[in-house]
Amino acid sequence: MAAHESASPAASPASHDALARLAAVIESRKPAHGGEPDKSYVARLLHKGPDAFLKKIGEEATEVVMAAKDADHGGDAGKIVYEVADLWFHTMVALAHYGFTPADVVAELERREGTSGIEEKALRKAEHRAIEERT
Ligand SMILES: N=c1c2ncn([C@@H]3O[C@H](COP(=O)(O)OP(=O)(O)OP(=O)(O)O)[C@@H](O)[C@H]3O)c2ncn1[C@@H]1O[C@H](COP(=O)(O)O)[C@@H](O)[C@H]1O
Repeated sequence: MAAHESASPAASPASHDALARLAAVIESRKPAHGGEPDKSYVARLLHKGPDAFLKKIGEEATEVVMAAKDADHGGDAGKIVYEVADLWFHTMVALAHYGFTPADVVAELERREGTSGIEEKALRKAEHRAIEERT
């Protein structure tokens, strides 16, 4: 059985703690904190630098899309969760490199809470129009 086919329980309400714990582990793998590239995958990615983990983000995002398309055609929908976990993990490595944590992303999502995407886009277009009219 592939890892993504294992029957895992739904995440608990406190599962965001897992993101905080993972962020702390990723932080501890930074070269400045003694991360060892020969022993740790995260340390290896951070040691290689942005090109390495940004490439992985691109690959994992594509794998999410492929898993979803497979599910649309009768494939195992559970694979989507497995691939999104890979994507989140690699984006967390990137966040750490650039000095951010999952809490920063959650804060941004909270800032957007209650603002419709359609409304936000209309506001943005109106702002662009106002700037263009002034220049
Ligand atoms: N969550 C993860 C995690 N998710 C995915 N991966 C690794 O990310 C890689 C994903 O790449 P692919 O699926 O493309 O597999 P691959 O073909 O082997 O990858 P590449 O050869 O392209 O690197 C695999 O090596 C996975 O093992 C992860 N590695 C680590 N973590 C977490 O990070 C912690 C620290 O890990 P280390 O730094 O390795 O100790 C671990 O305890 C985990 O909690």
